[in-house]
Amino acid sequence: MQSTADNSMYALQDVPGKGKGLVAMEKISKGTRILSEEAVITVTGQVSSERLRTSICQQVEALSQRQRQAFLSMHNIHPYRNAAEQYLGIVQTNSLPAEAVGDKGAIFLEACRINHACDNNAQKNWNEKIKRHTVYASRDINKGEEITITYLSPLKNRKARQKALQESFGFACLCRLCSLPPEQSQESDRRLEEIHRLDGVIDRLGTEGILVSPLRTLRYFDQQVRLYNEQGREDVGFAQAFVNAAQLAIANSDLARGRIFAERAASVWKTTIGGDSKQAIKHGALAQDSSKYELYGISMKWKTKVDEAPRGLELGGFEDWLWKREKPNHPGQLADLRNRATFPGFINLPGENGVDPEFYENSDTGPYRPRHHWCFLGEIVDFATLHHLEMEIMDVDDGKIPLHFYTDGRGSELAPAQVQRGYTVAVLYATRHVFKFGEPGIRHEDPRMIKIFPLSLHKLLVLNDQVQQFSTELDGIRMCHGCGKKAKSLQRCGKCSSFWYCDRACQVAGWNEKGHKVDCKLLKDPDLRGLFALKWDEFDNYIRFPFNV
Ligand SMILES: C[S@@+](CC[C@H](N)C(=O)[O-])C[C@H]1O[C@@H](n2cnc3c(N)ncnc32)[C@H](O)[C@@H]1O
Repeated sequence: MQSTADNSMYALQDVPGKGKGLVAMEKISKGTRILSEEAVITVTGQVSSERLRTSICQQVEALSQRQRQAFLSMHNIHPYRNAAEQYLGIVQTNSLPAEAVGDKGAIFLEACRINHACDNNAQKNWNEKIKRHTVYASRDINKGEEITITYLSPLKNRKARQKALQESFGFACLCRLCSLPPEQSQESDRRLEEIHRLDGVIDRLGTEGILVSPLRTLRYFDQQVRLYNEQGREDVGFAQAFVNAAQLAIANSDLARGRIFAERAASVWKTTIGGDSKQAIKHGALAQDSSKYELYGISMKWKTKVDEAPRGLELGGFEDWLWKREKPNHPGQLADLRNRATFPGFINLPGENGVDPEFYENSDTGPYRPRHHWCFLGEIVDFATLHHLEMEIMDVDDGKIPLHFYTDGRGSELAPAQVQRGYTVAVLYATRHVFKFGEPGIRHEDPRMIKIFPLSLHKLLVLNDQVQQFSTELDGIRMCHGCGKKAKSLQRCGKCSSFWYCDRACQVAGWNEKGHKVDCKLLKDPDLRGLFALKWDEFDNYIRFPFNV
């Protein structure tokens, strides 16, 4: 049969096991508009079935001979006894949305012939601006390949997809995604479920996620984009992840990232639903002037100017900057206690009941496994013992949070001299706990997970900066802590092994003038040295205090 729109890009052909379908007559590149079509019959769910039947009959009567023939040749999964029931069945089997929001549906003589595939190569959309149904190639389509869309939104796991397609359309899908070998199918299901789960988490967080914990929320969008890329899908959900990231960045006054995310959102909208779609136009404009966004500037947390994106970074480095990914340490480098991926503030800790993708990875063989080690650091502001030891802790974001000891000893395992205001607590694998009464905080249960260091958090971070600066060896060269000279033949402090000196005079200068007298004593503690030396980003097994470094 000839295409009713005289579109030579495709033809209506028999497709084994599916009835008719549209098949590409030439190579169709990703982002090409395959069709743009007006409705021939429209229906709304807001009327009685009698009025609906009458309305459809009137519209069918008004069709041209060719249109009516095309309509009557459409698939119908419903039994019928007369013409009115037949028309209704065809409409129910084939109608597509004809409204951005709402339940208006319509028959499009071409678009309604497109069959379903869970790994569809085209994207359908009702374009409210031009009042037409459009279909775009969401990836390159070869000559002779069938054009497919998805009937499901959002895409579910294999079992749920099969169930929904059987119940609503009466067929079992045999697409590439549904025919994957079990292992790959599970992997694909895991990705789709994770995208879906993250959608739920993002919805629940709402504006709180944008304003109170933007970094955590950005991680969710980053994770979704990665999952879409792994799945090889560029669809509406993929575009939405960039939209969300743009809104988050702009609300936090980060115009540099906001512009890039908005550009990416506009570009995905353009390829999937067209440059003249409301979404592509809106996000194109947002990329031009992000400060027009209604939430712009309600937080100043990440303030950047629009042209502040770094130049000259290789692709991976640019993506790390864009998504604010903390870089793991380079091999041989000492730990950076300012790295929020491994030393997060309280707000960025994982919740104890969820599986935060930043901290855990899915495992097919057992429970979720940490992606890396992490340690919460905070300074003791106050403490008291009633039923158990309770501390008030100031974290790296200057937030005050409660730390409650639910160990067997209820905190009595710590010597009183260890528990002092101004000392720093390190809690391994800490999670956010919602206490029945009072503010959220950390519920501490295993004595081997905690260590208190007799120095302030600020001092700990500065000492870590210095150890990184003076202990790190690059091409056999280190820096003298006494005079700052770089050389190969330095001698290390025999007591702490962390600082290096040209000679005795430099060592004396370091000891007396640069505070090493105090630091050396602190650094004798193997747990403190361990904190600096551990490979936090390489998880083999859980670590505990005391460290065995
Ligand atoms: C909207 S119509 C699509 C066009 C239809 N094939 C035709 O000949 O008019 C939907 C119907 O097409 C068939 N169909 C669509 N996708 C299919 C698939 N992946 N496998 C088998 N049948 C499919 C089912 O019978 C479904 O109810």
